[in-house]
Amino acid sequence: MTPATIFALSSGSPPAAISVIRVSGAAAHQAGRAFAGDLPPARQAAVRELRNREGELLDEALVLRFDGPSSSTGEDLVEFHCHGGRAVVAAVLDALGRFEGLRGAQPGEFTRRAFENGRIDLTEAEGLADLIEAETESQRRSALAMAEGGLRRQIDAWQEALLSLSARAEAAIDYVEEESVDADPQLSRDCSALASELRSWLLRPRSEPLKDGIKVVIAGPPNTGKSSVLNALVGQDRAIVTDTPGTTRDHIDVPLSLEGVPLRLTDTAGLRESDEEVERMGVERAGRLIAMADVLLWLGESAAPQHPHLIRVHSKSDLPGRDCAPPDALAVSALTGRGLSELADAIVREARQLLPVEGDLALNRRQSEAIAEAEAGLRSASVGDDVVLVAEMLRRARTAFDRLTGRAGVEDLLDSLFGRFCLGK
Ligand SMILES: Nc1nc2c(ncn2[C@@H]2O[C@H](COP(=O)(O)OP(=O)(O)OP(=O)(O)O)[C@@H](O)[C@H]2O)c(=O)[nH]1
Ligand SMILES: [K+]
Ligand SMILES: [Mg+2]
Repeated sequence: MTPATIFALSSGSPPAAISVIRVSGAAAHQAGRAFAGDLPPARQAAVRELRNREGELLDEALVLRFDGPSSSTGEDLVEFHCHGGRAVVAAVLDALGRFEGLRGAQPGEFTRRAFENGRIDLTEAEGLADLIEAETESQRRSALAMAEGGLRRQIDAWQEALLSLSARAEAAIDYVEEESVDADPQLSRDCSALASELRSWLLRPRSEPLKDGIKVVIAGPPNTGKSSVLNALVGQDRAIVTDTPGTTRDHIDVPLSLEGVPLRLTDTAGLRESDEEVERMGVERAGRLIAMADVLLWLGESAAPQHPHLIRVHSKSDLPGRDCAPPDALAVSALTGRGLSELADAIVREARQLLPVEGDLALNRRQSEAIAEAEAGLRSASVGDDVVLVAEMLRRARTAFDRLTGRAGVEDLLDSLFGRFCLGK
């Protein structure tokens, strides 16, 4: 069954100077002709009068025609660049809906068709979703590299290398028709080399921190000035400050960008034993937040928890006797502002270590898991001494790559991925 021909407003909501309405599918050209009189040659723009079935003039629009499979969706496609008034857009969409075989598109349906017709792979679709959601320059650059096929090309190269390894293993099986065949030591070494290359990709920072922000958690005993430090860093009174120990109960989460580094600053309840239930729950929650912290700001003189990205803060350094910080701590005063810019610098320095290097492709969790599975297959293949098993392990690695690009076994995740797109994309 041919899929329905779909249409949607693909530009922002009216009123706007111009609104782009797209129609994609087998009936797109026929509907376009009926609507615009005739269509220009493929990939050439022409001005046309748009009329509904009753012959009533709806708008004068720039019309573009694309022929499948060389269109963004892989199907026949028509674009109408209309005047962007609310009534114009409503009338054009209404008229399109009256054509036989046409229906309004679901969010992300154009991109889904591009994927299903092989115009883009899953990593490019993920990049496009991220690109639309990108709010910072580094998010935009990272998403664009993915959407442009940066990872797809890398995966193609890996798949090719893997196929030739598989071919060598299969050839060895065919060659000797015995029960078990010893693996070729050179094949083992080549499997191991490819596994190591995949490992080096897995050791890179992932893409999520770029999207969600680096989790910076402020923690320590009660009344050490944690909430005051949060407010000072954010430049706003976001957390309640009083001289009563145990003021902060529920944690407070504030997004913050320092030097273009996306952060999520979290203030937590002061850590102490408490008989009071709400405070105790806050303290438990603080413990969990500390465990999940990417960067930990520790206030207080007591021993800090072990953490790979720990910043010790000697707070209230304006008070008599607190002028000098211990050598491993930063002297900070939320009251006078002393040490705040040094603290911000230290946070940025730690956070940068957890963010993808500019220009490097960063993998998301799904992509990392698939690559880890391919790596595991290759590792087993490299130590396997029976070539039949080696061939099987290499097949497992290939399947993992197929899942990575969306060629196999991904039906369950398509709805959630394409659901992230807006209508008309
Ligand atoms: N002099 C001085 N007082 C400060 C400074 N920072 C905080 N304080 C005071 O210390 C007290 C506690 O500050 P908070 O920011 O509420 O401390 P906290 O660690 O969040 O406290 P809990 O949430 O109760 O654990 C308040 O009376 C603040 O005014 C500072 O830099 N200098
Ligand atoms: K307090
Ligand atoms: Mg507090």
